[in-house]
Amino acid sequence: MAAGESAGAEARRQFALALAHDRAAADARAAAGRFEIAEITERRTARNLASLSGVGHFLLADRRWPGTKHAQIDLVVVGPGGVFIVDTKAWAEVSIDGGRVHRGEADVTDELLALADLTAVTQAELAEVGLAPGEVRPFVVLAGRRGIDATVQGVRIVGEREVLNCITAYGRRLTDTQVDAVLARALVLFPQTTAPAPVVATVPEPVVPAAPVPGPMVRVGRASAPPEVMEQDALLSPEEVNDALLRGVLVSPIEEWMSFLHPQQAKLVRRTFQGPSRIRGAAGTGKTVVGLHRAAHLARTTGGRVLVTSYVKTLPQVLQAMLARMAPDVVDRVEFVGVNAFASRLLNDRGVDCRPNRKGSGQAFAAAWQRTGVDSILGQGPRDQRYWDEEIQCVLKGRGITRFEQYADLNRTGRRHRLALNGRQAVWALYEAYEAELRARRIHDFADQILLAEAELVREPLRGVYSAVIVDEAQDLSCAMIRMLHSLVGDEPDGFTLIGDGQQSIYPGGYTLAEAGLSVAGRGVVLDINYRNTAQIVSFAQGLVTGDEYADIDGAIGPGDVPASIPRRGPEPVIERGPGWGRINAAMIERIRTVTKEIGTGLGDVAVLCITRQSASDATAVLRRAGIPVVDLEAYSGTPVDAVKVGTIKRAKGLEFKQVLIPDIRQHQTSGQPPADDADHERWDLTRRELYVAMTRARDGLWVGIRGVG
Ligand SMILES: Nc1ncnc2c1ncn2[C@@H]1O[C@H](COP(=O)(O)OP(=O)(O)OP(=O)(O)O)[C@@H](O)[C@H]1O
Repeated sequence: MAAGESAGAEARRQFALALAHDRAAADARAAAGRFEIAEITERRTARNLASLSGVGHFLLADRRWPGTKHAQIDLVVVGPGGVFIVDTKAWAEVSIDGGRVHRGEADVTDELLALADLTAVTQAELAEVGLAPGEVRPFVVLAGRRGIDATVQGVRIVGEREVLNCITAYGRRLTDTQVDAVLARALVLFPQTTAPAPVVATVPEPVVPAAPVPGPMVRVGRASAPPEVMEQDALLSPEEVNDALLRGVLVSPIEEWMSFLHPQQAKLVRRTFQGPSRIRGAAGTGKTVVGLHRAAHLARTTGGRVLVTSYVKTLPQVLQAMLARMAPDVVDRVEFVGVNAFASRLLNDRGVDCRPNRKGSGQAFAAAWQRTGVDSILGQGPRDQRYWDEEIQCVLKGRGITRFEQYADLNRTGRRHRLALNGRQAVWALYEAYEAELRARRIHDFADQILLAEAELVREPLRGVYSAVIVDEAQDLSCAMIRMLHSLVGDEPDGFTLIGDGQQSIYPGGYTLAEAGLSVAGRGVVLDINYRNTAQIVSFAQGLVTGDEYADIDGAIGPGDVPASIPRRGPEPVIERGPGWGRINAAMIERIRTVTKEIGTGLGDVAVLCITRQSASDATAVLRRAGIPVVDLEAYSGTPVDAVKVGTIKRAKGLEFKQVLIPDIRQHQTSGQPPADDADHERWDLTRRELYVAMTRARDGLWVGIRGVG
């Protein structure tokens, strides 16, 4: 080695080491700068939100990000408004457009994903104590910014001035006890931060350059220059803080189930099913509540549209009104529509001619019956023409059967009367005649509407429009309806959820899931706590249907589900017996006057539910004559009205009222002895299930009028 060579190598080594230390120092300065900015911005957010502690919120600052050693989450707010995970960002030149966030030219949307993931983890953890997933909300606060309020990737991005108002606007959604339960869990989930990550002062031994290092040493500037994002003064004045808090107090409270559930329900809301699923349970066990929360959850997590549908056309409107109060952030992405209205809209959109005409199709059937049925073995038997009309509507058209071979050995689920081959041939002749009458009159019936929509969806599928379909009261739909709805999402994970209770099926005929081409094997859940009724009402209603069996959509025949627990207690239901209407009507009026004197029960909390339309219009007339305001249940859309609701039991499906009166029961419908004829037996079963539905609509009190006893 030549003289001076080793000194030169050592000099280059020392330069390289110095450079490495410089880089480490620059990194540390940059980090310090970021912490400095964060300290300022986080302090400002905390100052803006500090007043929340005066209205029952707890502010957990600088907590550890679950699952990490050193990462921190700026602020977790737990209080009556729910849980808010707040991250403050000192982002300059932010623009939010088309669901993306940009800082200058750079797309930083993905930086929100970590916060969205943390929200999912928090939702899962807090579901263990019953908190509904929608009550955990991620917020990014843009330091020094104002006038911003947008939601991206499920994360709400707001300006510093907006954050307090946004949080107080949620009002009071949790009770003090619920806040305590959530807080206890949150303190464990978000522990205190430990010591910050140590500064690494060691630099690796550099590989010494063979030649001298050219140029001067790299200089690194201070990273903590005052951020330009702080140019606006975004702190709130004391008056603005007061206004925000006051607005929060004035938000009307929501019902408890909208934010807090049983842990079993809360977990079910978030559960992922790898295919179609089914939620079952006796009346009042919170199936619809879970369905609504699930609709909101899926709308949030998939970012797509969710369809909530049911057979009863007014029920979706009522559910929509509930969701609007429970989860206003997603209500525009959850579509509520009756199943026939859905089909009608689809056919209209596609320009398919379909004119369902109830009266016209009734006349078409009557003509076909005269021509083909009345003199056949159908007309000679004890069953009336209505039974055969139902056979065509529910058994044949409900399935979309078009060839006799399909019908010849069909298992007619839900129909008690056995039909031999010659009977089926006679039905088929009647069916052909009926279809010919419809075509000749150029009209359709409502089953055609579904079958046409189903065919249209086969021709041109509507895949990708909905990320999930939730069917409430699924037992009421026909096989073709289920197939049509299933085709919208197929077997996608969490795509198709059926909710229902076979005990409440009140239409003739039925279907099995296997026939509809879908399976929920391993994806069925049963709910078993009755939240709606008092134990006295449940026991009265169950007494009626004890021993009755029904055919379930899973193919089994058996008794109904029974709730494992019924926490609420109340007075015994009242029975008024009379030989005719006079005494029952007088007692009905008296009952309404008595219950509406109770504190907290207004006319709008009372429903008179009847088996037939005729009884409903008679009851309406009786109440009006007595000066009691009445509203037709057909017109009820979930908006409160100060009038007694009167309608058929069919229209009351899925709904509930504090007080229910059922004035048109006949003695034989409540007796334990079914009629000998199997078709009469089937109708008797249906009526009893209908009465069971009506009775289980009552939250606090039930009154029944039974005619036929002297
Ligand atoms: N976790 C809960 N806490 C308090 N109330 C609840 C809870 N879950 C449901 N409820 C209430 O119980 C009642 C019945 O709920 P829901 O309508 O969802 O039952 P369901 O099983 O769909 O009934 P049905 O089959 O009879 O229509 C509603 O008043 C609902 O608000």
